[in-house]
Amino acid sequence: MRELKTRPIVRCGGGQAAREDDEIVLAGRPEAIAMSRSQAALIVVDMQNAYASIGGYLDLAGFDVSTTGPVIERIARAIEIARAAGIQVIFFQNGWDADYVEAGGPGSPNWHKSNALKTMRQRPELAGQLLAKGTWDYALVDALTPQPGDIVLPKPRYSGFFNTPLDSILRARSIRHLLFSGIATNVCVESTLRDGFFLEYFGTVLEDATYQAGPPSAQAAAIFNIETFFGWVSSVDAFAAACQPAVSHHRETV
Ligand SMILES: NC(=O)N/C=C\C(=O)O
Repeated sequence: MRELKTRPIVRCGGGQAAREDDEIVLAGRPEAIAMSRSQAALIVVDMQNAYASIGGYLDLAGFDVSTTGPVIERIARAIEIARAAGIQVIFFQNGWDADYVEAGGPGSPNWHKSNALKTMRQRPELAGQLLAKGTWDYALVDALTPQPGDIVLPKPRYSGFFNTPLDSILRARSIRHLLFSGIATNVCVESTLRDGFFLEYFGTVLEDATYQAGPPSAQAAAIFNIETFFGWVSSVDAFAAACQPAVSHHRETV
């Protein structure tokens, strides 16, 4: 990972945080970024067996998921940090109903482009097994189990903003900063961060808590796009360091 900067610091609106003890500053690229804990959410994108486990959809479709173990561990750490700091955790699960009505038929580009649907068409013995609600493939990996207070949202397309209540959930909580983790950096993470950008959310990806679908160049391209055009890039260590004073304060005050 390339070096993260501690200065200059970008602040939403340019001003100070509402309460100094609420503010965290994340080292990042192209700048460090400041946010209120109460205005931030950790988004965990699609950490399902489909995307992170051998035998899941990506693996069956020919994508390499053999090195997702350390990514899962870093996401688990980011989740712990967020919970301890009082930052909202939101899990996404990508997929459709058991009859694949939500996936769309041949009239939907999703039907033509989804590698899960294509894999099932090519291998009829897998029919009904990939990304369908209720299956092992759809389930979150065992190491990342939502806890009371976390929010779990299903989504039917790559972007977490499309046909989901994400925007209203965030606006109801005055959340303006989205910290991203999950798989795949170049598909659902980037799609959600981009849509968030258009809706005026500040998006930061925790680079080492993400993994690509495709070759390492896909990860590099997504990180380049985010750093250069759509948001900020940080790391789990930087998130831990930023939250350290906030975590101590949160523990003292709850
Ligand atoms: N979660 C994702 O980034 N998904 C990528 C591909 C797919 O769902 O087919």
